Amino acid sequence: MTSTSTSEPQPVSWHASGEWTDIRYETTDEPGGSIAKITICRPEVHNAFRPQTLVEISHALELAREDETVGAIILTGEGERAFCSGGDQRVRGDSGYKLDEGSTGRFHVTDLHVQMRRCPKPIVAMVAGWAIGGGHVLHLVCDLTIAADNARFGQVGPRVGSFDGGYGAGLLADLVGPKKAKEIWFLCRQYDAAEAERMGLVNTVVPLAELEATTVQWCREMLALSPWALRLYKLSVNAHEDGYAGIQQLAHDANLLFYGNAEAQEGRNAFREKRTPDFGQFPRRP
Ligand SMILES: CC(C)(COP(=O)(O)OP(=O)(O)OC[C@H]1O[C@@H](n2cnc3c(N)ncnc32)[C@H](O)[C@@H]1OP(=O)(O)O)[C@@H](O)C(=O)NCCC(=O)NCCSC(=O)c1cc(O)c2ccccc2c1O
Repeated sequence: MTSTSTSEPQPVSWHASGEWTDIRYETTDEPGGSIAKITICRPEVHNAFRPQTLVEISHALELAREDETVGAIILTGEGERAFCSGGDQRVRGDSGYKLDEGSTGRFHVTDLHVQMRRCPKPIVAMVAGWAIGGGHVLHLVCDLTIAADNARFGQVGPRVGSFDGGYGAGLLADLVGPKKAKEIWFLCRQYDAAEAERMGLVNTVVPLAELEATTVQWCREMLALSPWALRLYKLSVNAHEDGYAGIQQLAHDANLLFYGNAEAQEGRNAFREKRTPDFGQFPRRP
């Protein structure tokens, strides 16, 4: 177990909002910014996700992104037995997971992974119990993972007729190395929290009773830091990993910053005032 924080964890009070069937969306209200928590509430299936669950997580993530008070987002599962056990096998059709009986199957999780990568705020997986299959990939896509000592990680795809060759392959190989990643996928073993920490799969492991306090403490430490610096760092890492899509997001954030600059504003103002822009007043920085 590792920790760099010396201060005692402060109690947290959550405020739930929204109408949901599969998740809960909560925020804290504290000085210095708030934390959003998205909880998958399907403990009867170890928090397996069906399409409705993913639609709701996506909506909640958008709320957290748009809320300018929110500085960090926690993704977790209800109860102590599971973070998430992946796709709900009961609604797995012959061409993906089905929103309802009559619908055509598809993979709603594809778009959610991209949305999580694009979210400019840190997302922290808070894992107790099982993080299996698509649930394991969900924690991989989060920026940080705090695990309880009862957490168990693994991929089951090849055992149940599936695989994730997207982030579930690439990010895993980057984290633990290609040989270990192939072992995880080829053998479908389960790994306890200590082994996951040794592999670099999680950031820290804490006693189950301290899971939420530690996760909140990590979020509070990020809330005290520069939001722009955190944002641009996340996008910089993604720019390397996500190719053109990652570069585009980082570049557009550079544009966002440039819009706040007098040089960019001179161009806009000159157009509005129907005059020639005077860019000569700005230094050509070495
Ligand atoms: C997670 C387990 C290892 C836990 O085992 P344990 O023995 O502790 O618990 P039970 O097996 O008794 O489970 C309790 C209860 O929950 C039900 N349940 C568990 N997981 C699921 C699930 N994923 N879907 C539906 N139901 C589930 C279980 O049936 C029990 O219910 P009862 O009514 O019988 O009491 C173990 O449960 C396990 O291995 N679960 C299956 C994990 C699994 O198959 N996950 C799906 C993998 S595929 C996937 O997630 C996936 C999703 C995508 O959207 C993709 C998209 C694109 C590419 C790939 C994708 C992908 O691979």
